[in-house]
Amino acid sequence: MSTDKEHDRTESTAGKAGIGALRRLWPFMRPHWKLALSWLIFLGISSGANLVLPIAVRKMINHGFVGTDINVINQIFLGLFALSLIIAATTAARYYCITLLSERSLATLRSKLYSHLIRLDIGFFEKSRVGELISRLGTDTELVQTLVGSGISVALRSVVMLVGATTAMIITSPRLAGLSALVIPAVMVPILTFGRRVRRYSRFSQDRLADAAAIANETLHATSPIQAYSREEIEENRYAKAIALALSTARRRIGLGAGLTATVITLVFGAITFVLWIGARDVIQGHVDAGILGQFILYAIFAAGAVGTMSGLWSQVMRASGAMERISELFDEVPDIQSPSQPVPLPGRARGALRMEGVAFNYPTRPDTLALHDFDLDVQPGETVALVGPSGAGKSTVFSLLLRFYDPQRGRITLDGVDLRALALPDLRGSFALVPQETVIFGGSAAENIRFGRADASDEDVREAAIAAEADGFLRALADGYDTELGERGVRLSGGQRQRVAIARAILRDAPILLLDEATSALDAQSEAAIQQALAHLEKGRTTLVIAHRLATVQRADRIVVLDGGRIVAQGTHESLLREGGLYAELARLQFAA
Ligand SMILES: Nc1ncnc2c1ncn2[C@@H]1O[C@H](COP(=O)(O)OP(=O)(O)OP(=O)(O)O)[C@@H](O)[C@H]1O
Repeated sequence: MSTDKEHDRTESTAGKAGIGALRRLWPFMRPHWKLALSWLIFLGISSGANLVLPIAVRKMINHGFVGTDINVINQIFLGLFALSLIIAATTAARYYCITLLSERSLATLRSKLYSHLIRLDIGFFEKSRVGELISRLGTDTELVQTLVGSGISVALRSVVMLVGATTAMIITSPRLAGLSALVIPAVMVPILTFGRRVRRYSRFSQDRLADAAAIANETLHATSPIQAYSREEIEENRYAKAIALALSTARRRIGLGAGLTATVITLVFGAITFVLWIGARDVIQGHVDAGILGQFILYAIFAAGAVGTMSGLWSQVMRASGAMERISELFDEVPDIQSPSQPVPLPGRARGALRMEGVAFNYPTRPDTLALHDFDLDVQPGETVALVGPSGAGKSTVFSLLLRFYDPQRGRITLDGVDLRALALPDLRGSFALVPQETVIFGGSAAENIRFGRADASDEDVREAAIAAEADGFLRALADGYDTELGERGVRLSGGQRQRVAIARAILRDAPILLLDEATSALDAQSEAAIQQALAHLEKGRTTLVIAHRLATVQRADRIVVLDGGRIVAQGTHESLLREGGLYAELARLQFAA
């Protein structure tokens, strides 16, 4: 039931663009216009050659079998053979051009779509499901590729054949051609009306497939909690339900397509039979000669074949149009966070003065809850400031705002006195080195994973950073040392080891401002002590913001800022805050007593 309801909703909201959605393909094909032109030329030649065939047949009927001249027969068959060679060569060339055109333009489309997606702001990814995006990048572009590679090619060939064969029919016998023309509207009406519905169904089933892909993506990335909680069957059913929904829509689409094809074939061939019946009577009555009728029959079959092919293709065109619509939606997504068109340049390396003035901020997905309010923070160049407070107090949010993953709704944030919104994003983010709460390890070697911090770092730099981050020991102990493959298909690092890779990245980055979000939370006491030393060294001459739950790790900060419920409730040194006896003293009492 829900299928129908959802489907109706999709019918009303989606698919307004119609076949026009395919216009958005043009920019990706335009760079390959030479291939398109060659394809058109080959298409013209091969279709022309095909249209000459019926003339040869007429000659055969009129001269070959009625007359007796063996030379004429030889000539006709030699000509026929030459014609088939031309058809073979141009068909092959045409196929080559169009297939390459489709591969090239879709490669362009995929890369452009990916570059667009990777630049969209964090807010976009919070409201989208990654599995669904991957599905659009994969299956939707594949549908479009099939359309360009075979659909458009076959369609245009059919159009050329239809026009050519129709013209030839008119020249061969205007009377029979006139009779045939009467049936054309009868054929076009069902094609157009069926086609529109096919596209809607197609878009809907692609949407459901993307849902299924999103479920698979989420769950296959989380197999251990799923198995630990014995949720296999539940997840299995959830996935099967999504697939079944896609399948049921696909079935309707296929049914429609099949019905359309049967209707068109019946109409077209019925019409041809009728016209030929009249033609045959003309021959018997001596109005037309047999060769002409033979030639006309072939043209009529060509034309009918072309119409039949086009009706079959129409549903493919509609499916691709639905897919292109989904792709275009992604292209239309404009990031909220962008570099300004005329950014204020930073004079060389940032000094690292940070200031948040009257900042109020809520996450886009939680418009009713302020994550930060009345927030004023002033950090001097080179100062080390610790942010402490209970879970959910807004500490990580401060980092997200400094990195301009989001813009605050009120107030402003400056770096060296310049509003973050006036800076080019690479300049702004290039001034920070972040050690996040959770370290992502990418597929690639250990060295490449550290080089994530600075793409052009030498092997020596990578090694030094790893030593400073206490990572050198365990990395060298891996099977291939720094060349060992990490990530999903490689060695899995422990939480503490991942954290040290993240610290090595930050060290390598050598940025004027350090953001450490629970950077040592997963380390044992011994490694932490060693890294604290390295970090203390690293913090010299840099502005540093540290988030830590373990108060022991923040005592060396120049200043401790206490957050609660998105506000600053106190600030000072460890000693002064203890003396004040507020939230901090309470936290300290609990921790140090333990
Ligand atoms: N991406 C997000 N979308 C919506 N709400 C969020 C998001 N990230 C955090 N929040 C909410 O904002 C508030 C502040 O979260 P934040 O992560 O800044 O807290 P925190 O002090 O860093 O906590 P913790 O110490 O547990 O990491 C919380 O109520 C949290 O639920």
